[in-house]
Amino acid sequence: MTLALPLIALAIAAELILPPALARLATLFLIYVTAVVGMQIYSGNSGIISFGHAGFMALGAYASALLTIQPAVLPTSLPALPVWLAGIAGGQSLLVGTLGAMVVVGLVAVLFGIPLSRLGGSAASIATLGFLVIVHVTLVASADITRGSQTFFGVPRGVSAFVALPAALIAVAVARIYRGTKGGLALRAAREDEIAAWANGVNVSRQRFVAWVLGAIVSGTAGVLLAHFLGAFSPKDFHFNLTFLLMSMLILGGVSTVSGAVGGTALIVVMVDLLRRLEGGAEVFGVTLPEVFGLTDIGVGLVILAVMYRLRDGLFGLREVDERLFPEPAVTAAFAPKTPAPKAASLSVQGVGRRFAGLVALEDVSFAVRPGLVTGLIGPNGAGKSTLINAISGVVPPSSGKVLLNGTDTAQIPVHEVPANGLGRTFQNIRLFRNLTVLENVTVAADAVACPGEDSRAAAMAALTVVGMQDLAARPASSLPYGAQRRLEIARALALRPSFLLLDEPAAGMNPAETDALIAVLRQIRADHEIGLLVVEHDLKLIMRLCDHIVVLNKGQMIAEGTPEAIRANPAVIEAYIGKRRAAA
Ligand SMILES: Nc1ncnc2c1ncn2[C@@H]1O[C@H](COP(=O)(O)OP(=O)(O)OP(=O)(O)O)[C@@H](O)[C@H]1O
Repeated sequence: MTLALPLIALAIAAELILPPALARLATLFLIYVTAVVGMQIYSGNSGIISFGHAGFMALGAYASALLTIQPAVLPTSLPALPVWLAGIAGGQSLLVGTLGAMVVVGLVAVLFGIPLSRLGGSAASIATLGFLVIVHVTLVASADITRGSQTFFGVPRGVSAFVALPAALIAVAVARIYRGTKGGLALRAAREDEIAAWANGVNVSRQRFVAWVLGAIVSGTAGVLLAHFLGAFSPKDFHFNLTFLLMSMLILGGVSTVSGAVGGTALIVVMVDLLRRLEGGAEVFGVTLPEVFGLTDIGVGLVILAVMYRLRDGLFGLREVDERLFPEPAVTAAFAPKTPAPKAASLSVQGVGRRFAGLVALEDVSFAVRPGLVTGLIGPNGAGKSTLINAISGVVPPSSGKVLLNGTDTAQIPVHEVPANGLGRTFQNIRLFRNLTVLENVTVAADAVACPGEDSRAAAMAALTVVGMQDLAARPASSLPYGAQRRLEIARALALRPSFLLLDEPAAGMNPAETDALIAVLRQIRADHEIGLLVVEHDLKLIMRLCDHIVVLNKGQMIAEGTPEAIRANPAVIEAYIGKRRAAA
């Protein structure tokens, strides 16, 4: 609503008050809003900068233009139109043109999205650039259908502010709703940390695919509007210049939010209009300014540089305007009944080995983690502890042997399905979704295992309460002190309702008070939920205080397992691990 009102007011002003030139500018602004919001749906939520959305605009423009072109100009404009197209081309309404274009754009987005969604970061960005180039070359090469690089004319003009407004409003609503959905939140989590997202039950590829197709259809619709606004265009109108313009709008406002997309578009449209007037030389307050070639592009470039220098997340930052104006009411925790994990829960490591090129990081390691007990995993630096945790959670599949989690071989299922099979984990180097709130961090995990109709936020709040962080729910995760960040990772893993929880150095970097609090929390978790804990730690005092059973690794091999007392007295352990420490002391 916060974004809709200014758009509605502008459209009314354009239709009723503004002079024709400004009314056209307002209409163009509404078209650009639709295009940039389409781009934001993909780039903002996935964090992957897209060069491809102008390509979808081109496809939308040409598809609709072909369907709606005036029949009288069809024979002169496209004399060599293939027979299969001649039957449907020309004379259709704008609505039919738009729907047809959405189908075409949607199909192309699906086809290209299947390989693209497997890519992240700069690889995906480059792939979208490739997409733009492919679309451009195809349009130029398909002269029978598109008139090649020549101007496509005869497209009925009929896009005024009142026609562009509904599209812009729908685009903003779709983007805003998508951002808050389970899929939108999951994708924003993956934007922050892809590995942590997979490990918390997010199918990152699928979420990228959904955002790509949705954003493509929205941007494609903007292409339709632009075609019917201009009436005549060629492939170069949808190439690098338009891409640069759309990107500057999104980046200036802030790629993370829909507010940023709309605000950035407004600023660039105004700025470009002013600079264009000055470019050819002008008289300002009696001073005659010279003609400056390229002033518009240089001006836009400089403004983006200045904003990025001061505000990395753009003018509108990371939170939507309405989220700032109307903070959400506090969420009440909904605790799941204290049902102990089924006694049948089992986690067994069977002959696991892992090689990295020539290096043997793990060799033939076998042991079981028992439900309701705390198992410690210790060993000197480089012993293979983190590799083992990664192998158990499916992040790094074993080269030999297997890990059976409640009867399922974790290497045989996708990583994001491991949590739903009963396993949560934390990471040695904290992997939070830093720019999401504390509650959002945990909700991502709760969503992954929620039953239909269940309130994931309430379940997430319950997990936060277990680690004593319920009062920090609205804080960005990045603003938390170190110890709290570690506890947040535990809460996030707990929200997966695991039967086993793997904690990779949970006390690293904590002071003694924080460590004591952590031990209390872990004991509580074990007592309340009968979860089996596997804890990797260098802090041997913590291990001896907390664990019921200890497994010792050295140079990738398991050299001992037993009770804390037995481990303390084990000569092989003293030799390999404790002895070295004493010697050093
Ligand atoms: N992705 C990788 N590529 C190559 N070598 C790796 C990789 N991951 C781990 N290793 C190597 O495997 C061995 C075991 O590493 P790992 O991190 O599992 O040990 P660790 O017991 O967790 O050590 P620390 O206590 O220092 O964290 C080390 O020699 C490490 O260099």
